[in-house]
Amino acid sequence: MSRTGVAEPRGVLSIRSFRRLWIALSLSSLGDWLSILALTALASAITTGSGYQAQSYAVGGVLIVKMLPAVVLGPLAGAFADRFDRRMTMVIADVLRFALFVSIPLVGRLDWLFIATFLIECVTLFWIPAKEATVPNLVPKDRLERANQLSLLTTYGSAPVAAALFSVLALVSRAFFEQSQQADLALYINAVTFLISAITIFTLRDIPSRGAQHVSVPSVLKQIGEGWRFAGSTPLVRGLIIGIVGAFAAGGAVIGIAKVYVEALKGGDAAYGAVFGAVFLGMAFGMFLGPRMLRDLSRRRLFGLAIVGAGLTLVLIALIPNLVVVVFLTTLLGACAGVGWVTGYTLIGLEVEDDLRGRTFAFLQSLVRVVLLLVLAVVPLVAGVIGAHRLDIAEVTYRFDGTNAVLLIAAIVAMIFGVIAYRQMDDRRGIPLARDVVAALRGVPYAPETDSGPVTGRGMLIAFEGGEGAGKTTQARLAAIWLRDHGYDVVTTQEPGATKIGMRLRAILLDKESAGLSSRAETLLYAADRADHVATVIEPALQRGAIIITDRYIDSTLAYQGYGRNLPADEIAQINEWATGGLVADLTILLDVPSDVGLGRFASPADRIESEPQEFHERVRRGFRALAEAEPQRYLVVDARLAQADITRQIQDRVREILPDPIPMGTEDVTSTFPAITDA
Ligand SMILES: Nc1ncnc2c1ncn2[C@@H]1O[C@H](COP(=O)(O)OP(=O)(O)O)[C@@H](O)[C@H]1O
Ligand SMILES: Cc1cn([C@H]2C[C@H](O)[C@@H](COP(=O)(O)OP(=O)(O)O)O2)c(=O)[nH]c1=O
Repeated sequence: MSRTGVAEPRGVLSIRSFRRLWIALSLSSLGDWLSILALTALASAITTGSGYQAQSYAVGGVLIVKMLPAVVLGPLAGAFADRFDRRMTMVIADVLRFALFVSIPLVGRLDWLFIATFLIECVTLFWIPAKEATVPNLVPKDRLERANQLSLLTTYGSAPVAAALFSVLALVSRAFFEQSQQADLALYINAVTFLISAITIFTLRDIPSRGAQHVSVPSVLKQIGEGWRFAGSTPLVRGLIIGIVGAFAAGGAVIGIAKVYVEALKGGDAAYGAVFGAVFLGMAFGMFLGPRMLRDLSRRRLFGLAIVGAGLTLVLIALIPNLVVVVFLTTLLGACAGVGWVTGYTLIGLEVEDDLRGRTFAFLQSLVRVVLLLVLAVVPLVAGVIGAHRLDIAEVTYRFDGTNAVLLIAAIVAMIFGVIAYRQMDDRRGIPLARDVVAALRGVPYAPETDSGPVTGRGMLIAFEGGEGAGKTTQARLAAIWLRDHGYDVVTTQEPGATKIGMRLRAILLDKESAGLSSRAETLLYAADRADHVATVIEPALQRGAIIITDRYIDSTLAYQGYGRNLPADEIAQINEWATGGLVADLTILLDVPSDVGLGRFASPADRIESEPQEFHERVRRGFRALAEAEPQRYLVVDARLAQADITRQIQDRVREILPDPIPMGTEDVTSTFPAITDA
């Protein structure tokens, strides 16, 4: 995997047509965030004087109406969007959004506000797939990832800008208008962003009207149903999902209640904008600083901690009714959310296999939408039912409303889900969290000594496979030296013959005197050697948290005895699964070499197997390649005819991707002061 594509951040914006689309996207995102603030503020203004409950319902209603179309009509619009001219779809959608936004303050009624908001969201459903499908047409493939990152950054980056803008507009309009009209200015400006976006896209003549690729959008509910089936299978994904749902449920409650809460704290629209902006400011801090400050803490632990932290902050927000304190705490809340988001995102990227990653993201997106919708629907109901209360304690009147209750419930939900996620994902069981955190803040990873060495969780098994003379022994040794240099506990081993019993089996297997050994007996003897190897060498080292590098493992049997000796592969696989207790290598590095080249590296055939005819070794090579093709995510296939150093580099690049997290950064400085024993 090349990392060079990421090195030039401004690369994609130098593409003129993409730059224009990006401007349009930025404006639309800005408008979208602005509209959330302006519409909720307007709904609240229209219902001022109709009582606390009516106000909660009105604000909640706006948010529900905004979410509903995506959940209910999303797939339908996705299917339709592909049939129309993309550029015109985007232009018309933007013009319609402009007109609808202008109409809201002009009509100035709550029912029209709801209807128009609903229609705007329906129109947006056509705009988004058209935009998504257009990006690959404007950006070359190698810069597509960069372009998508930029789009994402813009979508969320425009939120704090919108919040700031909203606050300023609120202050300005307070000077000129009466209260019920204060949100109007924001809505007009918002409408104009869509008009500019429409004009920008209209001038983009190089958008092809329709593309070859179909953007299919499966139904939200179907995605969720399917998602559960695979998500339940690993504790990591399970933990991530529980944590993210908890975080979004709490986040939804905060969004749904923010306007009413700020009002209860005697804050106006400007304060509302400030609270909203504080969340995003905090998020930016959290995303940027959190992982740097806690670099040495396990990401899995950090994720759960961040959510529990958000819950605790929310408790304070619910109980301290002071606007300044609330803005400050909201920044902290955002920071926790930012840390959680970035660690969760990285964990999915690093620890979820390639073919599951796309589905995990899609599943999460659908789930989050539904959760948000449910929460937004329930929040105003709960707040409304509880209503407004005053507690008179001595001389002090303490106000405790439905809003406080909702925030408190959200805080508890976040904490419970955070703890469950933490438990599911914890990769440092038995190590006290407090010590772990203190050590991480000091930059020294905490590793308690025990009888069997430091406990760092489950280790990792890397197998080197390939035919005779492929260079397995050479590369395995180099990889071990490299990893030890980086401070890892590494065990190098090989098959057959890594244990005392194994040595005796090896003698039987490779002795030319054993000519006539039946293929099945041979298979069982290799399996016996492997069973002993796993039980006495590999498993204990794995328990200790070491990285085990083995020269040959199960694949050798599948290739040599399965393909070479023509025995049924599934039966061999079963026998070996039993022998190893189902232990599979985390990564298998296949050094692929034509059999004549490999055998040519030795002066003469040394043992019984090497003496087999060339066809046998060619079948073995085909066997290895077939195994690697069947499970590409677990293999690295390297052309073993390359120079040793090139092979080493490819191996290091791949191994680096799967190293346990966090990489003990400090260790490099320590070990590099010792003279490393490297290969001549
Ligand atoms: N990339 C390479 N190019 C050429 N010769 C190599 C390469 N890698 C290893 N060799 C040589 O090939 C021989 C077999 O290497 P070895 O690592 O013992 O292979 P294996 O363990 O796969 O049988 C050794 O003499 C080694 O020096
Ligand atoms: C582990 C294993 C090895 N073998 C064969 C392959 C090798 O020819 C031999 C192991 O000998 P070895 O000298 O360790 O091979 P190399 O240096 O090529 O790694 O045993 C099998 O046939 N089945 C197996 O399961």
